Amino acid sequence: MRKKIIAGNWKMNLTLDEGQKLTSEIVNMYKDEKISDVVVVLNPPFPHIFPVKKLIGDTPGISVGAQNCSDKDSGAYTGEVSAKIIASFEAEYVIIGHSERREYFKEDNELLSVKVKKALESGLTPIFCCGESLEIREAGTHEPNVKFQLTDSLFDLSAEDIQKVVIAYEPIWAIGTGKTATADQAQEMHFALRRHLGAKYGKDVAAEISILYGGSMKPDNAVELLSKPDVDGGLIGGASLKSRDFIDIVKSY
Ligand SMILES: O=C(CO)COP(=O)(O)O
Repeated sequence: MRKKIIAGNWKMNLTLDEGQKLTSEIVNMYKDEKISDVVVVLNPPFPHIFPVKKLIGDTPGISVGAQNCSDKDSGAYTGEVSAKIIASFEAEYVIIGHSERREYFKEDNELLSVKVKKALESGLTPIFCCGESLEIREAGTHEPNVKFQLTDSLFDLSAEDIQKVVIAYEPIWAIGTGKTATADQAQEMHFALRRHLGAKYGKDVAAEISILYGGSMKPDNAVELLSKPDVDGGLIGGASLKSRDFIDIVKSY
């Protein structure tokens, strides 16, 4: 059974105090409101990983992750953080290939393929992001475009390894814009991606892979998006910085 996952991507936000406050609130609400069967992942900036993990403690169902990792193992790469270092802080997830990294840091499919492998080698679960620009959506070529992102970065993984990857479909035009994909648009793409995975790895393998939706997911649209059969959770930006909103999304399942 694939997991239901709600992951928060804090991006480059929050000081230490703010991050600790947010984490404590989320952990307390998660416990007090007796949430189960949804995995919650907090993906703060790197320096927060250790304090966030400490605050989560052994709370079942909540994990910490990073927003990026290096494609290198170790050595003279100033400013980089390896998957192995991230895992040593008891983080369990790492976001790879967010559109902001593809755009601002020129990360391409080939580099992302290496990062996914480094994450898996270190025992981290990659949350692999894919998605199309507005231009591509309007040209009607979004489906082949996003499928190719999977083919090019993931399809040299074994059937065993691909099942350890979480996919996040994040249409770029919906990120931070307040303009979300409709639930039907999300379902259509998630279904297409699962079928694409199935064509390569078989239906049973594809059925085990969680595919999250990301892009202006908020408490008021989460119920509809998360009700779709191929939408297995969300990758939340802005709304993950407000504990009440974030937990309300988690409770939308
Ligand atoms: O980029 C996102 C998550 O990775 C989505 O961001 P928003 O939820 O702010 O649109």
